[in-house]
Amino acid sequence: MALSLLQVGEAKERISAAHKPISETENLNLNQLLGRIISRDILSRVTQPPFDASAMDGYAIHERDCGKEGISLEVIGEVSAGQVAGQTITAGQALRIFTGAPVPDGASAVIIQENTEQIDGRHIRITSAASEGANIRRSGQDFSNGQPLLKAGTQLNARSLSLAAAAGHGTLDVYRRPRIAILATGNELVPLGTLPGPGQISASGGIAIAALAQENGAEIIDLGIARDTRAEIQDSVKRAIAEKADVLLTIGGASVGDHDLIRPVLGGMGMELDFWKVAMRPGKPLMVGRLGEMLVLGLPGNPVSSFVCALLFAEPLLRKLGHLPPRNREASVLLEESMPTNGPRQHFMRGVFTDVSQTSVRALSSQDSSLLQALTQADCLIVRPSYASEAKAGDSVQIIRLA
Ligand SMILES: Nc1nc2c(c(=O)[nH]1)N[C@H]1C(S)=C(S)[C@@H](COP(=O)(O)OP(=O)(O)OC[C@H]3O[C@@H](n4cnc5c(N)ncnc54)[C@H](O)[C@@H]3O)O[C@H]1N2
Ligand code: MOO
Repeated sequence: MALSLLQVGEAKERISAAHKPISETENLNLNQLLGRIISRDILSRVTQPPFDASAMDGYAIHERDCGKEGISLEVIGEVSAGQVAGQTITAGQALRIFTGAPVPDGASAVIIQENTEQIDGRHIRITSAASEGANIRRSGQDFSNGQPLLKAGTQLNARSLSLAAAAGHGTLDVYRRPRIAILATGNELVPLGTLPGPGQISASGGIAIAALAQENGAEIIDLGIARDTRAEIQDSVKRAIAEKADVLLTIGGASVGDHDLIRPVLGGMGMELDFWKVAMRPGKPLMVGRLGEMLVLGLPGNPVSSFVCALLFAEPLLRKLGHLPPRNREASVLLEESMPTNGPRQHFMRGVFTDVSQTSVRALSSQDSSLLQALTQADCLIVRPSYASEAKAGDSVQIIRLA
């Protein structure tokens, strides 16, 4: 009976309410940390720059020679990046200096070499005056030792990784990623890349679920394909438990047929069923339960159904477990073409944008839950509420963006 099905919003809330972000952490090298979430505040271990440094190639000069043009100065030595000058500058003197080198004692500015001319081997003339402080990067200008730089909960990106490195860190503490075991079930399934024989089909659904899970920060445990036997499904579930999966995502065998064994097998292993069947299309037979510490999401077999269920339910769950901010895929746009009334199940229809600014959509003509080409072409899912009346061209509709 359609009315007894759980509504999509309630199903989402029940999954979310039952799960907390993972608190375990691990310490990893910076080059393994792109996209990861730091578990505590990062303080700097150094002052940056650690010394007053030259920002240019030129000459370090004394305060009294700043603002002057046409004067000649004696060059008393040279310092490049990685060295420390032994000399102290006095008025009338200059020290040849290169970008990144520490500014010598007594110097108040660096004059760029383009604003000087060589008189002889030991003397230069200033052709355009330098103001006091010019071209000197002051010690601590970026940050100082002990300063908080990144807050716990920050997702590391290219820039923050560089900041952490400059602050003296080679490793950081991050939350461990959620571990997601993916199991395809069905006698008809053949592994990816194998051409199907009579009655067979590629187990194509799992790769989409794995990719989506990875996009959402998960670590994948690929359990491969189990045939529709209690023993094979049980063995695969035991592997998921042994590998400490946080979530087991099964694909197929979720419906009511004689070969749909996921629910009975997991039930026999002690799974507490939270709910089974949601008022949605595609994806009605979705099942959610808990087996010990492991959450189980039983996705329907049709590849569009499994993907839509993963997008709606697994994505927010994985992001919550992994401390990632929720991803808002929802938008409101205009319909380009009318749409018929909808039945009892909320319908997530594959749609495409009809203008470059992505403000209007139309549904693709083929909406069967086995059609991967249409799913791949789609830009969004157009959300049609349960029992929606006909929608007309120009009406506003809710969508879920796929990209
Ligand atoms: N009598 C009823 N029959 C069905 C109902 C129903 O309410 N009453 N629901 C239908 C709906 S809706 C769906 S969705 C499917 C889902 O059923 P299952 O989860 O049991 O899926 P299977 O029967 O195992 O497979 C369905 C379909 O998908 C193919 N498949 C399975 N796994 C994969 C995979 N990993 N990659 C690609 N394709 C896969 C499978 O070969 C089937 O063609 O049930 C309806 N039936
Ligand atoms: O809900 Mo099924 O997922 O329509 O194909």
